Amino acid sequence: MWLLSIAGNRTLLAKNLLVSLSKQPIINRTLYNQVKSFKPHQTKSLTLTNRVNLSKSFIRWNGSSQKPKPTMSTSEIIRKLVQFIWPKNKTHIKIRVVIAVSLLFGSKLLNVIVPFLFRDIVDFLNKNAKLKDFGESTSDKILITMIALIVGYGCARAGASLFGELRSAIFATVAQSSVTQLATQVFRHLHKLDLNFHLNRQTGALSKAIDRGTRGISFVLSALLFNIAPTILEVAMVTGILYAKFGLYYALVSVGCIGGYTTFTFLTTKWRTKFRIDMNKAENEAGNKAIDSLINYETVKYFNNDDYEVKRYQESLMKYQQSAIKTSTSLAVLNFGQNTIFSTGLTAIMLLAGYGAVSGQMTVGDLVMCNALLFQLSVPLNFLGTVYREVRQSILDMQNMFDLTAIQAGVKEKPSAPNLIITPSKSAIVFDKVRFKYQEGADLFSDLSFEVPSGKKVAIVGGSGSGKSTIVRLLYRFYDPLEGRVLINGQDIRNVSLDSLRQKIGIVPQDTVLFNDTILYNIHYGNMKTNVEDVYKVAEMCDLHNTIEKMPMKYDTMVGERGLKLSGGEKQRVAIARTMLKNPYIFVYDEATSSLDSITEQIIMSSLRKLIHGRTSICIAHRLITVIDADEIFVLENGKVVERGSHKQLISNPFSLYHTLWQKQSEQSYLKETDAGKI
Ligand SMILES: Nc1ncnc2c1ncn2[C@@H]1O[C@H](COP(=O)(O)OP(=O)(O)OP(=O)(O)O)[C@@H](O)[C@H]1O
Ligand SMILES: N[C@@H](CCC(=O)N[C@@H](CS)C(=O)NCC(=O)O)C(=O)O
Repeated sequence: MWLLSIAGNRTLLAKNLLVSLSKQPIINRTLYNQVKSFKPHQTKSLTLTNRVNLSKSFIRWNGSSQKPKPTMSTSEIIRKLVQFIWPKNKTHIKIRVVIAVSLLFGSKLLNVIVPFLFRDIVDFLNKNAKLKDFGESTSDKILITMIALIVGYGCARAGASLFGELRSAIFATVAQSSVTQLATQVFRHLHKLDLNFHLNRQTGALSKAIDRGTRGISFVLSALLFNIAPTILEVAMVTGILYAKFGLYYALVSVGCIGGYTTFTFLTTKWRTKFRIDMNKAENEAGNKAIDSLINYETVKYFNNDDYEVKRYQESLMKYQQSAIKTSTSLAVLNFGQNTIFSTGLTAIMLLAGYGAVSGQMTVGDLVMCNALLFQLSVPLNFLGTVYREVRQSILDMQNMFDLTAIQAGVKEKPSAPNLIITPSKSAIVFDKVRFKYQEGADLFSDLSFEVPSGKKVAIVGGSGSGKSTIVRLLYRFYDPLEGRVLINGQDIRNVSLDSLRQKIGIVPQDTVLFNDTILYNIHYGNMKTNVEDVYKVAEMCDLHNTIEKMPMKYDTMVGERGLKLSGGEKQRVAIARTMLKNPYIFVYDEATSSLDSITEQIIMSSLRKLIHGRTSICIAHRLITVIDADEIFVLENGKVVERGSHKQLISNPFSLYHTLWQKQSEQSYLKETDAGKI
């Protein structure tokens, strides 16, 4: 009977749990998502495999510049959790925790009162079964008592539920404030880490780590308060009551049954977790293949590979199917085992109570009470395996997240570093015997020295991979030299605050990446303190204003992910415009006009010239034609400045590298023009 009722109630219970959890803090959504993650297209499920991958990627991040701490132990994690539940100087959180715990006791107390009332109802009805045998006034009393008992029973049930819900609502603030606090901390830390870390990151792994880690915190906190602690409390209360009222045997059967149930659940859950890992792995694989294939829609069509793509996708789906079947069958084993153990315990208690009833030591009401006390426990115990698995996963997620916060940036600011002192006329840049390499192996720069005088425009030219962009990264302190110094206005940039250094330098990078927002937002990003008129002004200077005005949404046009909805030239103009808005003392542009047609390039170059006039600027260029007006041109080869001088000086030496480069580029543009002529 009990088995049947449990089986019948399973779907309802799971549904109820999910509905109630989904109303709860993030913890509950995690569980909710987990159950929903059976669909192969969903790729956001929590998996152990993903966490293993995350850990691996963290190991990869820990390149030469990062010094990782060892993984946080479970006890350290628990200590962290306690800090969230009982934070110093946050009395309002502590008050909430105290209220939530009191409500927990209240709800569990009412919960165990319910079987007592049930017993009283049964015994009372047993005694007063036939009203006609009593006089009118007595039968009225009987009726009133019966109604009071049954209404009391209903109220106790409703009260237990009310206390439980109140506890959840009050605790939600504790869990959510922990999540917000922690996610902000980790996000800030990630922005503090250097470029090396971010270049080595796995796409999406960081946000996943924050997402899962914070969800993990919320899950564990809520699971503790909503499931684990209440269940332990209820088990203790039920066992205590059985012992106090009916004796040792009852208590032993109860402890034995719940102990066996828990051991079986933990062992079976451990065994079947691997099927879920495989299932989630296959699910992710199928999802990634589908996304990759659809992103490459054009390529698939160019090579008529539709069938091949479908086959690859289907293979992943088959893997998913196999592990999903194993997950379901092992779930059946778990559920059946749990029910068998519980039913055995319940039967044993009923046998004892039945014997007690026939031998006159107990009433029928007592038998019903024993049944109800144990039966109530079956509800939370039915999710023990799931909670156990989720808590273990959450702890791993938290470990990954805390490991992230333990990674140290290679480029660090000195404690209480002063601000960089700089004016437009005092902003000379010096590279002094700089040695640098990205990885083990040969140096990229072994002894790089040069000076960019204040207010002058210096161009750096050289072959691809000669290290031009690296010079900019060293100047901006994305990396530090292994030896030597970089000075601005005589100050070693390692000794000044990063913020003041970066505030004074404006960079138009080689590859412009925009935020997936409006054009206005992207230009305004250069200097949030400016107003819209300033944005229009710089857009006009970059010959962008008219282009934007022609767009249907004008400045509110969304640029798409990474700015992909804009043409290469438009994107570059946005990048130049926002750097103009920043209005820095030192201006660096790295192939800033490479995607522009010659007319637009000329317009922008003349705006740039006006803007940088009198400011120290470094211009990195492949096309020498764009830098002939530079005060000085440095030719970079094998990590050294091998030639320097004005365009005129350099070109006048027919044996110079610059001369050769110039000749080659002139030939290329001549060829292009002739080809164009032919067409
Ligand atoms: N983060 C990195 N890790 C390892 N190697 C790197 C990294 N960034 C650049 N490199 C290597 O360092 C060398 C110099 O790169 P850099 O980008 O400075 O060259 P560049 O002169 O600007 O090239 P281009 O003109 O093609 O843009 C290249 O060989 C490049 O592959
Ligand atoms: N009785 C089992 C299962 C409980 C259950 O039904 N869990 C729901 C989630 S709330 C589920 O769908 N589980 C799927 C699974 O464990 O594979 C246990 O203790 O874990």
